[in-house]
Amino acid sequence: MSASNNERLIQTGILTVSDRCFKGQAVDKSGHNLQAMVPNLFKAEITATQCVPDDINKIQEVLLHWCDNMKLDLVLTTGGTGCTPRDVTPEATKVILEREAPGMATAMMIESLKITPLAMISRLICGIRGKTLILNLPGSTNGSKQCMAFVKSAIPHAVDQLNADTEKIDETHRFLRHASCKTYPKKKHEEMTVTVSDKPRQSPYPLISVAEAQAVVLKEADCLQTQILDFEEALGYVLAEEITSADNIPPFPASVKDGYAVLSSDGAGIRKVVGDVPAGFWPDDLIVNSGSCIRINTGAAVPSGADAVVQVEDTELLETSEDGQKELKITILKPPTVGQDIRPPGSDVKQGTVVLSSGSNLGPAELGLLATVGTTKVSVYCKPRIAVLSTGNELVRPDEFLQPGCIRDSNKTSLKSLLQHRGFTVVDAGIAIDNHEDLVKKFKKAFEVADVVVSSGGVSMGERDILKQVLENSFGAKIHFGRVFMKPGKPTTFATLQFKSKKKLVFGLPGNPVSAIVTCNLYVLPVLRKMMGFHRPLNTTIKVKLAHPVTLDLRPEYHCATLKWELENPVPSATSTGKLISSRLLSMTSANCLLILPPRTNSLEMLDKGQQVDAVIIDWI
Ligand SMILES: Nc1nc2c(c(=O)[nH]1)N[C@H]1C(S)=C(S)[C@@H](COP(=O)(O)OP(=O)(O)OC[C@H]3O[C@@H](n4cnc5c(N)ncnc54)[C@H](O)[C@@H]3O)O[C@H]1N2
Ligand code: MOO
Ligand SMILES: [Mg+2]
Repeated sequence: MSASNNERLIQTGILTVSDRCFKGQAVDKSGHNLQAMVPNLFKAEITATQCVPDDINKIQEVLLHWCDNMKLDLVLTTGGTGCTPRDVTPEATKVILEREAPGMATAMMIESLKITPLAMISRLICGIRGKTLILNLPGSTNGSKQCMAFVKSAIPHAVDQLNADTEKIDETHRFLRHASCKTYPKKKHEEMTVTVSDKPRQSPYPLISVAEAQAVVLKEADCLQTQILDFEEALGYVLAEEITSADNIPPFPASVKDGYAVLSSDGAGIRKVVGDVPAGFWPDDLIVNSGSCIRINTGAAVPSGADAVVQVEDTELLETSEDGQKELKITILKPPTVGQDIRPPGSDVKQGTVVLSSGSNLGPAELGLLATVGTTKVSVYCKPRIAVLSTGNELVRPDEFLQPGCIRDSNKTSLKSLLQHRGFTVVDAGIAIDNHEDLVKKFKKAFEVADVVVSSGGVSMGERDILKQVLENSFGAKIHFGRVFMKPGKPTTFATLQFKSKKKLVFGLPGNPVSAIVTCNLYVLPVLRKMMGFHRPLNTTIKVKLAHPVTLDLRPEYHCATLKWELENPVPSATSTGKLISSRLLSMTSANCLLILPPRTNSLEMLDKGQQVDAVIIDWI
């Protein structure tokens, strides 16, 4: 959030100073990153970008043009601020400045020093020329990104001041008096909503089995209403009506081969070629009589009189017209049989046949069938609207500066893409901090737009794990379960509630990234499939053979693995993607199945290589 409410876009120029980037020997990562990042930091528009070598005159030339002619509000330079003999960006900047703004350079220095002592050799200069604010930033992508994050909250206000916009300046002062700037630079703990002593020391939620949990979520998932879609937009939907064919397919006797339409009773021997029928042509003036034949293409209508087609390979050319363009006579080498290589009308689909039943999943073949029978509007079940929300004080967006104690939010990306990969449209409901007010605000917004809300984090035993309380107390939710006997995913939570008289389903998935993906596969996807009309919504489960021994956990484990088929063996072999650590996404990369491993007992501590287990398919194979 910026300190100003400035509606005007801050016209910004980004100047990369680097010999190597200028010569094309290196990619201008920092410049490109700033171009993408700055419009997200405050209301800015990138009006100019350029790359120049470490040359004092070249740098000054661009700075002067951007300040004096283009009258930009803000110029950011990246690169050339170190101590090598070629680093001259501060010198080039200093000469053209009318006034220095050392506070911003100092802020960047102080904060950078907390990250690395090497920051002290950077010689950043900040200042003003006319109405343009010029900031030198380091040349490294990380350095320029971090420095921008340190000063971003002051920039809109400085631009307001340069433009003497007194109304906005006053507004900013009021803002600064009443609010602390959340993002600068360390996060403060949010006020605790539950005192530690209030929190039960044992979870009140019974540990239920995965099968029970799946049964509960599916029981609560109702099939959605239907809608009419253009058939080409219906890929991946489930059909809510029966489709019959109004026509015979093919509608006429059609040739199966490229060859000649003949009378079978003529047997083998010489035929006069009296015409030809390409596909798409209606041969109403062509007749095949005894001793004659008509050249015909695959898919073309067989002319009357003919009762067989002889493929061209079973013929010889006897005579052509003088110019060689036309066939006049051929020899049929093998005697044809009645009906040979002719598809009678309705032989593929008979008029009135049901070609698709209600409940069919519309894939490429089904859409092709709709096209074949000319059904261009279809009734399908609606797909659920889904919102994905991350929760946690520690989370920053992947493109944000990583403040001390924070991590980047990966769950939203994983969960959104998992669902999108399966053909669902997903609304990004943002990141909620772990306090009652923000969770209520973000969930409300999510309920406005979605039937199903998938959140991650805040469901275990921490004093800030308050998701269940928020859902119960502020939305009157029923928590159906709050713990499942499985690894990963023990604190998986499922709730239903009424919001503006509509039923909403909430999946409170665990915050650990692997747990969130695994539980989304096992509980969320089946529910979404049931809501959109699938008769068999659970994930496909198959038998697989372990490629190596596996050690069992105390909880039934859904262990990530990759399947491989060997020619000689119909049962695929499963190779673990590594010891399952629920915080470590690397322990599930390239997994396409989850091995269902039984819990460890005294008599069974591990499974041997070659042993068969069930595996849930989680990705295309
Ligand atoms: N005393 C107990 N502590 C924990 C238990 C328990 O039974 N007793 N269960 C553990 C298990 S198992 C899991 S799984 C986690 C689940 O925790 P929460 O769902 O409450 O999630 P958080 O505490 O918010 O976060 C856990 C972990 O995941 C990281 N995280 C959270 N959100 C994201 C995100 N969007 N992207 C990336 N990483 C994320 C977070 O920083 C934490 O490291 O609880 C155990 N504790
Ligand atoms: O159940 Mo948690 O999901 O193991 O890490
Ligand atoms: Mg927690």
